[in-house]
Amino acid sequence: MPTLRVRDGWVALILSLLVTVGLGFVLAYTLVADIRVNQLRKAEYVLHEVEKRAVDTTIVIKKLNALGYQFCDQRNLLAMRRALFQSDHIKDIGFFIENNLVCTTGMGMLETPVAEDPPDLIDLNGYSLWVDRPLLMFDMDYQAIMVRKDRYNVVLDPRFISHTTMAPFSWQLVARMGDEVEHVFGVRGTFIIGKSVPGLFSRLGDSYYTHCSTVSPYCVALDLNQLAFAHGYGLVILLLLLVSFCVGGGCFAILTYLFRRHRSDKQRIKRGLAEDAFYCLYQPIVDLRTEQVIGCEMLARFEDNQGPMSPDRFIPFIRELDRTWLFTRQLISKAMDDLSTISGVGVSFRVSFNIFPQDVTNDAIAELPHIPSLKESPFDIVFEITEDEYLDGDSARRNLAVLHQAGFSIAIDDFGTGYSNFNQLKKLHCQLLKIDRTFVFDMEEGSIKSSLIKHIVAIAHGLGLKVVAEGVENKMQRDALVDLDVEYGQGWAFGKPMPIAQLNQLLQTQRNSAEGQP
Ligand SMILES: Nc1nc2c(ncn2[C@@H]2O[C@@H]3COP(=O)(O)O[C@H]4[C@@H](O)[C@H](n5cnc6c(=O)[nH]c(N)nc65)O[C@@H]4COP(=O)(O)O[C@H]3[C@H]2O)c(=O)[nH]1
Repeated sequence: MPTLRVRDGWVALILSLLVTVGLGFVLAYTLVADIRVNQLRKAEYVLHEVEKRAVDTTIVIKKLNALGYQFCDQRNLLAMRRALFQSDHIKDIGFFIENNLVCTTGMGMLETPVAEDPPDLIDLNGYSLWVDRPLLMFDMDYQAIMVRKDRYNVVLDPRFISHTTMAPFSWQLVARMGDEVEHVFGVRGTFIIGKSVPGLFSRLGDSYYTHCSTVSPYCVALDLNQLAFAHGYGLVILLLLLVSFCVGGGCFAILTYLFRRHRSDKQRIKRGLAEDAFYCLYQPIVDLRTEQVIGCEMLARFEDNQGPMSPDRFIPFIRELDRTWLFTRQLISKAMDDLSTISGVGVSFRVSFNIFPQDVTNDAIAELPHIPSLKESPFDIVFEITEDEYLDGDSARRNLAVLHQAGFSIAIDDFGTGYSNFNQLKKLHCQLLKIDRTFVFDMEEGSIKSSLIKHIVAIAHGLGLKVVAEGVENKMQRDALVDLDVEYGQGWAFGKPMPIAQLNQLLQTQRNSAEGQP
């Protein structure tokens, strides 16, 4: 299986983002194209319907006028009703005498003739048009387009109009003569009358979308103000889709990246263990009163060709890989080799190692007294164990007792951060208690956490334990800890984790100053 590297994660991230953006654009383009196609279809439909009505209207009105009736008698009404019956789009036909409507196919002869308002527009062929006209003879809600020439008028079936206006955009009709626009009328009551030149539509503004057929004398101008809503929705939907795409894609990419990085880091650690690539640094531990180095804690480090990785990151992998004991063994062995170069320190020089709690319970640590470099070590060897509920069991107690009998010391690490159980403290044969650095960090601010230090010290002393404070970074903290009777300290105030050679040098300097040498 190919090895995954962090770089692969970045490539995956960038590729996923590119694909996401690309898909977003394709989606956007498709949506816009789809809206355009729909507009065109709608325009074709409206044009077709207008054409049918125009033809119907012209034929009916022409035919009736040609009959030459002067009055509204039964014969005239019969002719009007026959014409209505033959027509598909006309709802009603009326007959006029001097601008007064005197009879209609629906109502017959009117008792009181109805005077007509001036038309909304008259086209070049002499047809008058009333647009969106409320028809009093039906009921108030009934509106229609009325077309009249000479004595007859027709009322167009409004179902087409309402059907059309129910669509997301309204429409307008434009009558043309050749290339010239003669008039425009629309069902929304907006109409422009008069002779106009091509370019009319641009005069209407960009918000009009026009569609003219070569076979029809009519054009339709679709109101893009209405269409803008459709566009608006489209855009909102598009944006939402785009955003969700990006967020989804981004999350996917980031998860892929994290997953790959996780796998890649895990592989690095696996390799590191197989190749014994971890190394040791040593952080001095001092007597807080004298500030003399009385020991050190071994801290593991890892670095490979991809760079360093901090313990907070690699320790969980070691647990996950279930290689805790292998790791501890490797590091103890390296540290004991390193420490063999230290000279001039007594048997009380304390060397601490971190032990995983699971290795305490699974009997792995029972091997420690049999490791020659530890058994024959000239130092006071301390095993630091983080408090854990694991340690409540009998096997933990038994194994720690074995270490104690073998002459090793036991320290409870990071006290106060996890499973703090005083009964456990009593039973674990420990001699040292390490207060977690988070208690010390806040000392200057007098935080609640730091105020607990004195209680921890009291309990530890009550159990006969010595106390080590971790994370001492400055003199103020050191002084305060001395006042609280804390015996030992560890932290940047006395030295960061360092290679063995540097620790040796520090010890040498300390010896020289004790002997009064420069
Ligand atoms: N900010 C600040 N930090 C300070 C100061 N003084 C010491 N430290 C850091 O505090 C940590 C102390 O080690 P720990 O509590 O045992 O906590 C250790 C320990 O639990 C674990 N660890 C490190 N090496 C080993 C190992 O060899 N075996 C096991 N089992 N765990 C290890 O990783 C943890 C973190 O180790 P490191 O990153 O080396 O972090 C170290 C050290 O660098 C200070 O003044 N200020």
